[in-house]
Amino acid sequence: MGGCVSTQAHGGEVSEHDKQLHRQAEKELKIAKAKMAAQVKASHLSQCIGERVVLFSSLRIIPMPSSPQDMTVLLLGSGDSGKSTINKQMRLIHSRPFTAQEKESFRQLVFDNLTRGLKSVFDALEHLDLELPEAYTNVYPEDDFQGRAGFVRGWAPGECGGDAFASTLRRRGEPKGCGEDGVKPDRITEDVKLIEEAEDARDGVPFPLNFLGPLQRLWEEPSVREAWSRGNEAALPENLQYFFSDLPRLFNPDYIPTEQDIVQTRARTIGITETTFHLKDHEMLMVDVGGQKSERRKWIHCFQDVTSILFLVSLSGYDQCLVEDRDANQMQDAMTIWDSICHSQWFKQTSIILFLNKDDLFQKKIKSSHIKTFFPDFDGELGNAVVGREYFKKRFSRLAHKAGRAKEREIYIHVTTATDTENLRVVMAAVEE
Ligand SMILES: Nc1nc2c(ncn2[C@@H]2O[C@H](COP(=O)(O)OP(=O)(O)OP(=O)(O)O)[C@@H](O)[C@H]2O)c(=O)[nH]1
Ligand SMILES: [Mg+2]
Repeated sequence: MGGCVSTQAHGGEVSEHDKQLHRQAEKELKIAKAKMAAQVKASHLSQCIGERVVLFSSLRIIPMPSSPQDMTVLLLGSGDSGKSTINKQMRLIHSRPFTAQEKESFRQLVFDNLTRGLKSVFDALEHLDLELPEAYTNVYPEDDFQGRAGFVRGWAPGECGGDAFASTLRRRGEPKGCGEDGVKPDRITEDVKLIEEAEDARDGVPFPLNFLGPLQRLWEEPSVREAWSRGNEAALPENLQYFFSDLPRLFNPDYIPTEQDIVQTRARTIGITETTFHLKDHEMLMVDVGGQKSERRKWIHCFQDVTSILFLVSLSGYDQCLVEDRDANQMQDAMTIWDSICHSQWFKQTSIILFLNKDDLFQKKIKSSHIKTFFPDFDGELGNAVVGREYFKKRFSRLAHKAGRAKEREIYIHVTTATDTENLRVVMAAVEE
């Protein structure tokens, strides 16, 4: 397995070294805040997909809630844990649909997630001791004429949304120089180059059709499949399966992202995003921050006047490394931040809610990836999601308890799948009370 095994002591808590690092980080944050307070300037605000994004050239102070019923909810957690997804779901749950312009931004993001996502698989190959072959491996069996024909032409007719759509694709014509069985296997180099040099999708312009075949073929290439199956070792984007399994729909010239497509898109948060929600009898300001290591030093600027913290942890991160650090384990990283937040003086009076998120992915991977490999003190059997969840619940509760939190008030823990709007509707109703 890769290098993301937990470094914790058997059955122990967060290591003393990690604690020290976090104490140091908190100290640095305090100094940074004091420095910035001395040079308060006007905040630089910008509009970004309907939300207020606060850039970090100046100190940002969250306004005090204007009424005692108003609340400020701060989303915290490692990168990729699902914070921004909660924010998107809140829009859907509270009937603030995405505008046409926002949908267009998300449409372009889908193209970005496809091309950059596949590129991140290429980039991970070496680390995984894999390589792309010089020629395509034709994965279509001899008697699958449709599949083989599609492979030759650079698209798979049976998978392209039916005859009507296939005719659009046919206009591209057939590639020259096919091999004996009609296949042009050495096209792999051209295809990889196309993906690696892909430009951003343009406003209102359908995804270029010449990308459909290469994306489809490369995704099916056995070394890419293998890399994907070992994605935990290289922190590959978890939404690739969702988008790659539905490529023809996305390449339809009339494609507009569905709500599910929107919640599945991935863009790491940089800076801070604030969104106000008008709930039944009060307003909620939701503050979303970037969770990757380079973003964390900005967190301190949102620590004032927070009513509640929603702390997101990816349950499926127990066997994964961080995007920004292949030697770190995602779950261990989450525990370290959690420990630090529970200890923090800023949040003595703040209620903390823990979301053990990505339960859908956790349930799938738990069948083949043993928690014990990464957390040696886990004594449940392979494949038991219930026991696995309980184990992590206990680990996080214990850390909160040790920080003296549990005595002052309860820590609420919810198991969530943030991409599931109905699941979130129920959980958020409980949180908002
Ligand atoms: N399958 C599944 N995917 C999820 C879930 N929650 C979030 N995701 C996906 O995980 C990816 C990362 O989610 P984000 O909400 O962007 O993560 P984040 O915590 O905001 O990350 P940073 O902005 O880097 O801190 C997105 O592609 C989401 O669609 C979940 O419960 N299940
Ligand atoms: Mg985010």
